[in-house]
Amino acid sequence: MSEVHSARVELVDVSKRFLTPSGDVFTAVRDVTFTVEPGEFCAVVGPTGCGKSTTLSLVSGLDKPSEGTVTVGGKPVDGIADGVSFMFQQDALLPWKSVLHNVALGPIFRGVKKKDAYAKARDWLRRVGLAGFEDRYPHQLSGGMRKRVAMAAALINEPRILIMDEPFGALDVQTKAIMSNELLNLWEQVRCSVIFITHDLDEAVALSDKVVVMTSSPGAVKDIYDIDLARPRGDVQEIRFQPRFVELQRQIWASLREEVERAYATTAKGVSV
Ligand SMILES: Nc1ncnc2c1ncn2[C@@H]1O[C@H](COP(=O)(O)OP(=O)(O)OP(=O)(O)O)[C@@H](O)[C@H]1O
Repeated sequence: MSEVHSARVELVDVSKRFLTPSGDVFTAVRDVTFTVEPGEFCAVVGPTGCGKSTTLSLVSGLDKPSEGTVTVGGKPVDGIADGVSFMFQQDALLPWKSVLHNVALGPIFRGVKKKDAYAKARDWLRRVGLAGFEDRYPHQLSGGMRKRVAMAAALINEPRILIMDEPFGALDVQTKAIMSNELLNLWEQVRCSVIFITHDLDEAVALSDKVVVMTSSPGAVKDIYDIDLARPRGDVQEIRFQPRFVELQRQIWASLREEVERAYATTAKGVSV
């Protein structure tokens, strides 16, 4: 496994405002401050619409903060940062390209010779358990297999940061658990910094070193929890029975629940957010 240089991510007093179609200013995130240390796995949880994806878009350089600073590896983010890979709920695979081509695309795009890129892609497909599936097309794979391809396509780029926005949100419970184990196994080898958005608190606790709880809209950092469960974590289904897991899950849920209820009450009243 080639060495990966993970990066520190730092958000300081970050706010993001949007102009709504009616011309009003809408604050999506407010005064967000948190740090992801190099090689740390950080989950961000919060009620729907609280600004989690907006926060990620500021880290990835897809968007700019209205106030505050976002730095990656000590440098302010200005445009799409180098060394950032993404995984979303929707697979970003090209349907007309084979699995091998999909995984090799990143290195080819960065100027690696095709022969070397394909060799590397074969190696990554083997690591995610898809040796023998190189010539298949995305529509010929199961949802879990497509996630493995997406994981290989993200990690082949040796990212300093891996940004994951509900990557397993569309999977059934069993496949999700398998993919979570696969992710942890690969990440424990490459150790890039990870920012992982999820609505599933169990998933957040099972995977992460740190869980950031955001408030209901406008999203601010409510609490940050260190997850002091030993690594390697082992099976994410098994870890849920550990007393420390249960304790952490309860504490964080108490914090998150208030925000989920607040967000629900706001939307139920018909208040536009
Ligand atoms: N480009 C935009 N223009 C105007 N408002 C936006 C824009 N992007 C996001 N928003 C608003 O900002 C708020 C936060 O959105 P965001 O997608 O970041 O939330 P989220 O926490 O990721 O939500 P979910 O959990 O449902 O995916 C929402 O109210 C959304 O409508």
